[in-house]
Amino acid sequence: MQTDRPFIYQIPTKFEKLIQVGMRVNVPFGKGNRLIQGFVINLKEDTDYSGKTKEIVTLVDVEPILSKELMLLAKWMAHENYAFLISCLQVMLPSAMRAKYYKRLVLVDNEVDPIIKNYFSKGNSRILEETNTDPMLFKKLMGARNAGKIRIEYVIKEGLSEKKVQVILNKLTKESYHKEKEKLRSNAVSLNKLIDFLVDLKDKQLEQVVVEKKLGITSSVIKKAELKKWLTRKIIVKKRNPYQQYDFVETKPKKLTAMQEEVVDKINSMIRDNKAMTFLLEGVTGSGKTEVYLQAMAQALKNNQTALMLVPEIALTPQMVKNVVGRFGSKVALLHSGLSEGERLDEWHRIQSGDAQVVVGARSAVFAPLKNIGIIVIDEEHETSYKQEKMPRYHAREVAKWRAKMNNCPLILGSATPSLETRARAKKGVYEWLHLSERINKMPLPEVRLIDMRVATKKIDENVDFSLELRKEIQIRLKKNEQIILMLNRRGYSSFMMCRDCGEVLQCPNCDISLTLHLDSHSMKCHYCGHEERIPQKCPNCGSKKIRYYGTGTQKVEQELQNLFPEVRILRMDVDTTRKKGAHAKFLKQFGDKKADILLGTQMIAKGLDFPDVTLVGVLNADTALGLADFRASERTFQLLTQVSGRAGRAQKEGKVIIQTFNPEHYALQLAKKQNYEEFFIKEMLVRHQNGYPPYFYTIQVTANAKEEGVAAKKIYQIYAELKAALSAESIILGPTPKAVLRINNQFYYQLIIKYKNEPMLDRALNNILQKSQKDEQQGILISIDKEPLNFI
Ligand SMILES: Nc1ncnc2c1ncn2[C@@H]1O[C@H](COP(=O)(O)OP(=O)(O)OP(=O)(O)O)[C@@H](O)[C@H]1O
Ligand SMILES: [Zn+2]
Repeated sequence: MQTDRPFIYQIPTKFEKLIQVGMRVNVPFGKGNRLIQGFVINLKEDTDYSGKTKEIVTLVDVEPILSKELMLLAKWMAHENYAFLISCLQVMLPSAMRAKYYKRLVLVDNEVDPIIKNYFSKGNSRILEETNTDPMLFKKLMGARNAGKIRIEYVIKEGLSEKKVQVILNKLTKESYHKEKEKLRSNAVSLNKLIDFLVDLKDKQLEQVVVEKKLGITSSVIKKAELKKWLTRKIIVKKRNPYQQYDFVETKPKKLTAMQEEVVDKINSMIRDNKAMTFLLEGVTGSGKTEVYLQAMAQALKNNQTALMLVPEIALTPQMVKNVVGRFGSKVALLHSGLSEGERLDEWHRIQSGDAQVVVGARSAVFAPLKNIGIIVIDEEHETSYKQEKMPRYHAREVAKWRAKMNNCPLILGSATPSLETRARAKKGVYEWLHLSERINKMPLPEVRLIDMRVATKKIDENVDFSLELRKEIQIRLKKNEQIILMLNRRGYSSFMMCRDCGEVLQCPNCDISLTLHLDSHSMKCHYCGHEERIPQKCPNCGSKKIRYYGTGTQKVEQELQNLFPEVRILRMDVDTTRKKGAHAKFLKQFGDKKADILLGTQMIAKGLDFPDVTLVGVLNADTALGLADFRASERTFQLLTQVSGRAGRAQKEGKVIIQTFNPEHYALQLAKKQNYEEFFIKEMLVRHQNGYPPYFYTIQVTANAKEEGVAAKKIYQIYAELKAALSAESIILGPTPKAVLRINNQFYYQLIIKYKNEPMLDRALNNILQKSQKDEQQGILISIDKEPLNFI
């Protein structure tokens, strides 16, 4: 359970001079005084707290792990996002640094079952997890615990350090070896094993974990051997290289176009003057935004400051990483989820120590421990991945704004298709609006054609997803040895299975969602909870064999392509083919090296890619997002289509885009065809105004979920009543309603949405709900409060 309030502890004299705000400490907590880790958030000479206070046990850090700036930021975030302070503090640290808790069993009474006694044979404590493999023993232990003969304690263990320890053989003479061996013969088998192994090893060095695994011994055996001075252990910080998957070429600054120069000048003067200011850099696809970022970042470095750049997902933007590292070399640190825990920790330390002055990373990199930031860049600012979907539900853009203000530096929000919220603020003059209206080298934007699939499907086989037009265009590019990008926003083979006799659709047992056919893995999968089952041979309801699959996914399109163009070389990029670390970069390099003709993928191929030989972009079904009951459906569709269209015709050769759709009249499609953001903005703002949606209103979503539907529903109605009473009449509460997918992973979800313009009572009402949610959680009800949610369904 999360506890969200500060606790007061005494500082032992020995720590008085050392302790500082921002350090982590281990403290006893609760009735059992189990050890937990906490953050020092304030130091006081005395307190008016009258109860008994406990003492801090250890300081985890020798200096503050979180700077004053980040400590302040955490407080602001907690308040701003209705989040627990502790969750804000924790989200700022790399996961390897978060304390891991182990349950340890301690024998407190010797009068126990002989099996249990044997289990504790030496020493009186064992880590609990080890016993999970033996259910009988486990049951006995739990029985003994309930009888008060065994106590459970929590031990804190920081991750990773063990891995870095290497076992090194100490000079071990033949005689001493034989002597030791003689002594050992009778009892310690594992020590015996180890000594044999060490002698054979000569002076090779090996990692402790490797040795342990190989010999099947525990670390205590190694520690014993160390005590006997047979071996020495040395901590070696292994050099990890997070850039492995990229191959870099040093890049020199480009000579800016007049348009770029004007923009860079404006930004750089803010950097030089140390002014906090938010810029919206709106530049059409291929207008050279990256070069603007790089030259502004260079200015910050010249100013002896640091630079922070956020990208939606690093794995998807290897070209951006290549550009930044190519320009700034070893000054760059990368922070993102594609790195192992250890790599991320290394990078974090490089930033903390000042070794790295440029950070490129995904959402959580916004907390990078950079000092004296001179510029912050958010590329593709409209991307939804900048919002975290679990506590603390922060938006990286808002956090970046806060840090820019704190550091007195400019923030650049870059996009070809800014979010409506951002664009509206730029229009009002809250942000300074910078515009790159032309592509580099004056390349025209590609011509976009909409194909009406209601007509086109009549001319082709029922089971083919390519219109004749798209086929023809592909053929032309293949002949000319040019490249093609095809997008279909659905992975798997077919999206659902239906019985033609009884209409049964195969559903996930845990979620209210149909299962998707995956031919790669020969299974039916749930895209929500990961459930997987065998492909049925007959209908599970009526036994009929007339099973059919509907809806097309990337796997099926790949097959169709191969049938239509037997010689074609296809790279398929979706979640299923890119699970391995570095897979994205590998695929994109292959495509860049022209080892494939067609890059086929889900929306992960829509943004940022810059390949000069791509002259055709095809979208197989533009309607997947339009059907969703979310007021942002049009915005998402427009953004996605404009972004993916922008991949075509970026250098010398003109590009063409074919978009297949069942809704060719829809304004999102019509305006994507024109690639006219401005017109889309005006139209969409009108729609939002008419319907009372953001950015004309602020929104907050409150969700309750529980194992039983009734429990979740009751809770949300209770919250509704509370809010109704607390908020002013001007604020509107929509709902409560069940979520569009009511059940996910056997949890039922209910929600309500608050729409407001100015609501003085809001903070108090929501903080009340947040505080009470700690009790709800104990009863298995999870409450979430999401400010400006990006996902309404
Ligand atoms: N001043 C310049 N001179 C020559 N080439 C340039 C210049 N600036 C940028 N380029 C090149 O133009 C191409 C497009 O630039 P970039 O990828 O930065 O576009 P972008 O605005 O980020 O587009 P998108 O929004 O589609 O990602 C790149 O190949 C880049 O190297
Ligand atoms: Zn499921």
